Amino acid sequence: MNQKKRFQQKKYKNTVALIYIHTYNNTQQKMYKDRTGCKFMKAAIVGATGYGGIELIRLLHNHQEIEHIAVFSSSQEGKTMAQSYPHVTEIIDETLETIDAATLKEYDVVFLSTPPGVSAELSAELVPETKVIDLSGDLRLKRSDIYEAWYGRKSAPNHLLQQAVYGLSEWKKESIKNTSLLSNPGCYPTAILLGLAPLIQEGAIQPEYLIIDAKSGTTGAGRSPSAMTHFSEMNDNFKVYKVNEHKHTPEIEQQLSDWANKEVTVTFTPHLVPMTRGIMATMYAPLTEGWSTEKITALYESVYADQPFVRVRENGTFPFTKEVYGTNYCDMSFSIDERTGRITVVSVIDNLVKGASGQAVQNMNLMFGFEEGTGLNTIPIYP
Ligand SMILES: NC(=O)C1=CN([C@@H]2O[C@H](COP(=O)(O)OP(=O)(O)OC[C@H]3O[C@@H](n4cnc5c(N)ncnc54)[C@H](OP(=O)(O)O)[C@@H]3O)[C@@H](O)[C@H]2O)C=CC1
Ligand SMILES: CC(=O)N[C@@H](CCC(=O)OP(=O)(O)O)C(=O)O
Repeated sequence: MNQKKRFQQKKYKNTVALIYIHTYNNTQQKMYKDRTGCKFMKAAIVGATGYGGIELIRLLHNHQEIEHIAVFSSSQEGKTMAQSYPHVTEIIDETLETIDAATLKEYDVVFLSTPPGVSAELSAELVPETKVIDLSGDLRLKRSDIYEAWYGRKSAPNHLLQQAVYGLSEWKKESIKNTSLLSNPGCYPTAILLGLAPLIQEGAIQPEYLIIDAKSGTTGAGRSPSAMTHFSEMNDNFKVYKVNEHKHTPEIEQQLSDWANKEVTVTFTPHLVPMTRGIMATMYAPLTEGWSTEKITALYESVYADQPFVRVRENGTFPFTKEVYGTNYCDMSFSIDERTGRITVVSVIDNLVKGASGQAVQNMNLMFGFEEGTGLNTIPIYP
C-alpha cells in the first residue's frame, strides 16, 4: 500500500469504508463527491512563495475539501510562509520544504506555480501517481516548435504536451475531469478566450481582422521586482510591451483555431497599468452577415447560462476590473457599431484568481468531482 493510501486509511478507517482501495479513476472521483465536506485532501504547492502560490494558499485555506496544504520552495527551504508573507502569521504555520518528486507524490494534488521550465521536468515524474495542475505556460501549446519559437527555450517532451489538458474550465469539462495533468491557461488568454468564444464558435466574426488590446495589473509579472514594474517606473505611467511578440499570442491562436476549424492569427497587444490586480481585454472584429445586438445577446446568454463564473452584462454595460477583484469571475459585455459593422467585446478578470490560482482551484474541483465553485464563491472586494 503506498503512502497516500496509508494516509487515507489511517485518517478515515473508522468513518469512510473503502476509501483506500480505489485508485484514481472515475470510481474514486465519485467517492470524492460522496465525501464532500470530509476534508481529506492533501494539496502541495510548489512555488508557494510567489504571487500565484500565496493566492492558492488563500483559496485552498477556505476550501472545504482540503485538509492539509504543504508548501515547497527552491530557495527558502526551512523558512515559514509568514517569513515571506507576514499577513499569514498565525494562519499558515507550514514550513517550506525542499522540492522532491518522491515527497510530492504523497499528495493528492500538486500545484506547480513556477517559472517556465520547472513543470516540464517535474510533472513527468509526478503523473499519473498524483494529479498535477501546472500554472506555467510549459504545457499549454501542443506544438514544441511553436513553444520554442515564442518562449525561446526548449519545450517539454512531446508526449507531455499531448497528454496535458488545456484547462479553460468552461470548456472540455469531461477532459478536465479525466486528466491527471492539467495545464492552466495564461491570464490574458483566459480573459480573451472567454470573451471571444461565443462569437468564434458561431462564426459571428471575421477572425482574420481580429484585434485584441489588453491591459494588466503588475502582479501579472510575479513578485520579483524589475525595472518594468517597480513603483517609480510604473506609478503614474501606462506601458505597452512585447508588441507582436507576447508568448500568449500562440496560446490564443491555438484555441481560436480549434474553435473556428481553421487557422486563426491575431494581433494581440498587452499593456501594463499602475494597478495591483486585474486584466481588461478589449477585442474588435467585423461581424459576419445577419448578426444583431439581440442575436448576439441571446448567443452569449445561452453559451454562458450554466457557467457559474462567467457573468454576461447587459449589452453596453461594460465591466471594470474592480468589479471582479479577488474573485474567480469573468465579466463581459459587447457593443455593435452599426457604422463600421464591427463588434467591440470587453472582458475583465482578476489575473491572480480566474487568470491563475482561482481557475486552478476550479479545475481541481472538476478533476476531483467536487462542486465546481467550491472554495471560490466570494463577492468581489469593492471598492
Ligand atoms: N502572476 C500572474 O498573474 C500569473 C502567473 N502565471 C504563471 O504562474 C507561474 C507563477 O507565477 P507568479 O507566482 O506570478 O510568479 P512569482 O515570480 O511571483 O513566483 C514564482 C515562484 O516560483 C519559484 N521558483 C523560482 N525558480 C524555481 C525553480 N527553479 N524551481 C521551483 N520553483 C522555482 C519561486 O519560489 P522559490 O524561490 O521559493 O522557489 C517563486 O516564488 C508562472 O509560470 C507565471 O507565468 C499564470 C497566470 C497568471
Ligand atoms: C503583466 C505581465 O507581465 N504579465 C505576464 C503574464 C503572466 C502569465 O500569465 O504568464 P504565463 O503565461 O507564463 O503563465 C506577461 O506578460 O508575461
